[in-house]
Amino acid sequence: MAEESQKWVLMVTAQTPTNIAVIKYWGKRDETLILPVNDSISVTLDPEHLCTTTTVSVSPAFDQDRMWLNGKEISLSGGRFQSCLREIRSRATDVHDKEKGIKITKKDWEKLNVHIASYNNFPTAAGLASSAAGFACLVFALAKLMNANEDHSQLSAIARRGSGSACRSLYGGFVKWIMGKDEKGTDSLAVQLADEKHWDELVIVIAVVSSQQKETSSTTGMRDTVETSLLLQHRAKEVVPKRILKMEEAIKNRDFASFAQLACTDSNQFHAVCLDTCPPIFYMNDTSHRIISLVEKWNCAAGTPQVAYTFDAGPNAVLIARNRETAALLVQKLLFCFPPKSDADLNR
Ligand SMILES: Nc1ncnc2c1ncn2[C@@H]1O[C@H](COP(=O)(O)OP(=O)(O)OP(=O)(O)O)[C@@H](O)[C@H]1O
Ligand SMILES: C[C@@](O)(CCOP(=O)(O)OP(=O)(O)O)CC(=O)O
Repeated sequence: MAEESQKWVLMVTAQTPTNIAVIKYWGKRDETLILPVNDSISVTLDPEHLCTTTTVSVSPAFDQDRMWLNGKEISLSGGRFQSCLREIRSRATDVHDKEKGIKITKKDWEKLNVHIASYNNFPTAAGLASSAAGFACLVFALAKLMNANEDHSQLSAIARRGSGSACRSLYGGFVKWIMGKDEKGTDSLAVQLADEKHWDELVIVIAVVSSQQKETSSTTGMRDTVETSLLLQHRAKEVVPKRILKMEEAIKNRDFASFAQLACTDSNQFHAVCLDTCPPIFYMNDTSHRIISLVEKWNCAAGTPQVAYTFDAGPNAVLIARNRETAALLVQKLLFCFPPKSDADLNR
């Protein structure tokens, strides 16, 4: 390692988009390892839009690991951050930056501390999967910094330890999180089903109904569901396995009618499972329900689905339009049904 007195800093910046599940992950069979009760499938958003940007740096001058989220220091002492840091550190290899004259050996990484600065360009903890983009970006950036030569699927298994849905953000396009069988979780990882070019006429519109932090976090919510909902057991064993196969087929064939039907039904079942939880969890609100009605009526009148909807652990609608023309019509309809206040800035 370069002399301790040399106060060098080595830095890596990464950007990772968030992902939205079209077949939902809800429920863990192992809380610590974050192992799910069913497979899930998601679509990764365009990194230009909803994304996390994380800069990780290392220097002998840093006396402890520290992290800032959206400009505010947060604690790294939680088990999830610690698991990700530990797993990546254990895979660190030698780094040699010739330009800066920095040499770090595998052994050095055990003693060196990192500083992490991360920004989400969208509301944090509001049901828009900030933890997914956040942990995927953190793991990816650390892996680059520490020269951990793992492939994306192996990195996805580490990101999973930060937040389950994060494992799906390591890839673009359509991604499947395979629940795996191993009790240690070695086979619970993400694989890409199709890349971002495969079905690029789809347009995703996110209707932010509320950017408030939700009352029940996904982690707490799904814990309560696992403990109390019989419907979840039926969903995980009987419904999702068949639905996953159908969804994979719909994606492969770019079959929008099947895709939309499966995505909407799965979102509705996820929220039904939340209602079946004791005490019940209400993530959607009246506005969410009005958006569902609007889409359902439109799809019915058109004779074939034009738009799919899906809602995560919050009231915000993720609307997937079959093409750009449909997306333009969708925005028109949304503005008509939910007119903005007269002083709203529509250019933002
Ligand atoms: N950029 C980031 N880097 C690292 N961790 C992050 C980042 N953004 C969010 N997180 C972590 O994720 C937590 C929020 O996750 P939570 O599951 O509550 O909300 P969400 O991911 O926005 O919503 P959901 O997963 O239900 O769609 C934050 O408290 C923080 O610990
Ligand atoms: C509704 C969901 O968005 C739930 C996401 O849950 P998280 O991945 O945030 O939960 P933890 O693993 O406890 O961190 C559905 C999904 O993304 O599949």
